[in-house]
Amino acid sequence: MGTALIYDEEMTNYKLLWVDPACKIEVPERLTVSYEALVKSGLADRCVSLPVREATDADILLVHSEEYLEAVKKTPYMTLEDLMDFCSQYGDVYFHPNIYHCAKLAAGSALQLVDSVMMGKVRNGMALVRPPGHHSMRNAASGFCVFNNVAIAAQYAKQKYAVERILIVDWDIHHGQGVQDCFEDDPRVLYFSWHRYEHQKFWPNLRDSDFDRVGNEKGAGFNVNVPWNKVGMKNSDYLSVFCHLFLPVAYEFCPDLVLVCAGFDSAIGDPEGEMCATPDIFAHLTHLLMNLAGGKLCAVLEGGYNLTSLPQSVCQTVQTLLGDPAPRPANLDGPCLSALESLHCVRSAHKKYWSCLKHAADLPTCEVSTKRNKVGEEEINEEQSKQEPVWRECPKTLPPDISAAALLPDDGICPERCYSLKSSEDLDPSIVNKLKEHILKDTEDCETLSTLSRLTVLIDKMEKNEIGSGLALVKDISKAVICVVQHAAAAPMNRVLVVYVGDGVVPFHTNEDGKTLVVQFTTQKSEEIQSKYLIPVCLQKDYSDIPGFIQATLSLLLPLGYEYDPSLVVVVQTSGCGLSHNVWQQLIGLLRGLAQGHTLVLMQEDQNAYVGPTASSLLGDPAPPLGPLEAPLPENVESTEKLRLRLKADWNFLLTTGNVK
Ligand SMILES: CC(O)(O)NCCCCN
Ligand SMILES: [Zn+2]
Repeated sequence: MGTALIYDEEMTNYKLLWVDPACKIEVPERLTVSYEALVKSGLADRCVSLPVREATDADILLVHSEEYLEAVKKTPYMTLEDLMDFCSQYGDVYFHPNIYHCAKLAAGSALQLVDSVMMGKVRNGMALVRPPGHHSMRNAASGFCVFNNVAIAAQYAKQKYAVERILIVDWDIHHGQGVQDCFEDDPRVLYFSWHRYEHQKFWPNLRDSDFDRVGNEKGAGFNVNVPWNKVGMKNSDYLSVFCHLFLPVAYEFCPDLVLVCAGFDSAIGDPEGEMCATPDIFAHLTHLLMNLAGGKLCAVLEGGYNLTSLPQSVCQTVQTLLGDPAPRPANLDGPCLSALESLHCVRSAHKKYWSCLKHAADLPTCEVSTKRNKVGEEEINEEQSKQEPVWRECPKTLPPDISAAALLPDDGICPERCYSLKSSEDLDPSIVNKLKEHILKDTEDCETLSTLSRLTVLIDKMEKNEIGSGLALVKDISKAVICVVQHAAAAPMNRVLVVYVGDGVVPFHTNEDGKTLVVQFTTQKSEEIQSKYLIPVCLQKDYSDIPGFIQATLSLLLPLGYEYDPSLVVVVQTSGCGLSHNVWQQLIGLLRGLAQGHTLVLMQEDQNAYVGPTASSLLGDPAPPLGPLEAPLPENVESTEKLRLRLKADWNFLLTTGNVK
């Protein structure tokens, strides 16, 4: 199934008609540069183009009051003075004779997305709209917003499709107080928002935007606010919040539909956000949400005012919605202290509502974050922050011709859409000799020799991005792992992340050069950690504790993977690991966000049943939802948490609080 794209130039036909410094950044060019970038990059053609439609009164009244709608209906006939007068009752928003029409199209576009995703016409989609929506309230326009596009879409989905649980992720740099107000006591809609806050000094300067606003009554726990109390937040800060807060809670909630308030003023260069996250981060944020709700994801444009980073961020988002692997994230160096303080506060405010946060550290003096910055924290000095930020545009990486290859025993059936890597006759004799010498030693086992040499061919093709990913059923998994790791780690710049699922001794030594990082999910109790590059995640009994496995994946394996930033991910499943297909697909799907999607899955020959599900995830198909997650087994929470506390000295991404000692 495809990716929908909704855009209509009619939504560019309104603009600011007078002088208002607060509103001058919201210009029609925001839409045209974004759409043109999608066309120029060829991404628009790969999407299913859907027409806009006007939201009806009934649609709008799902969120807004009659009197507000009636008032807005009068604006097309207002004189300039009347328009200015009309706006003066609201904050930082302007009206125009054509904005009511465009606001209906913007809300209607979001409904078009919901319809086409819920009816299975497309898998996911993006709507490029203006005016934006997430600030507008039941009775008021605000922050360039007239109708709350995403809130209307959520109410519409509940009413028309009886959707039980909806997740709204708001990565715009402003707090969508209109969304928060709409769903504050609604446990069916989980709202995540991060936003520039600076201890309430930043617009909309609301006390209700702080982390301790968790929702009311039945809705308590379903409103998650992450205030950024400093500018300059980077990719690492965003990813840390995803790994240690947004994803664990989202997986526990298990939404049937994901709506994204896709504002790109959280990207570098934006005059509003003043953050430093680069456009490619939106490929990762999108990717990390795509295995929720069976991939049903609707992204609706909110803010974004830098006409260079906005189109780049839009392209990164759409490219990922189309299933292309995310680019390798550049220089992730771990979250900053201010981000960790915010993360710590939010996790502790929500620990009583979400079992995945139960062990989160309390904040002894967790007053609201209006407290002043820690003494001695240097403020970004004036002239530095005045410099125009520059960033490297993410290199255009075309998706590989072959997105997944299968290396199976000759009688094996190659899954559809997979390229079958047959035993190629023309084996490189030098490689054959090396294999014989180093790995095969004595046995003249020519079948293994053939398998191993084909594995090296597969790795070389992945290295050249001719093949995206691969799966192999092998007789001798240890020999295969050794061969793959040695061959892949050989190139100087390469780093290999090996994710071992199942008991058994890892058949090679990780030395301290950091060329390989092994994370092993095992049921065997592990003694002390030998090395920072060999990490045993021990889960009690078999892998029946799905919540425990998922939380360890999200809050341990993923952060480690992002910090390590491998060039290849090898996932090894030793027989009898007993993971359900759905959990296995979630693991493969999430890991695909690393190494530009270069994932190689090695399984024992008898694991035929996993070939189909593995291939599906390697091809970028969303993994099936797991259902709401119960609490993880306490002993698994203990051991995972203990492991994280021990490892955080070596791995910054494992930090979740400000006390870094
Ligand atoms: C959609 C939005 O969140 O980008 N609007 C920002 C309004 C800022 C007013 N000072
Ligand atoms: Zn914004």
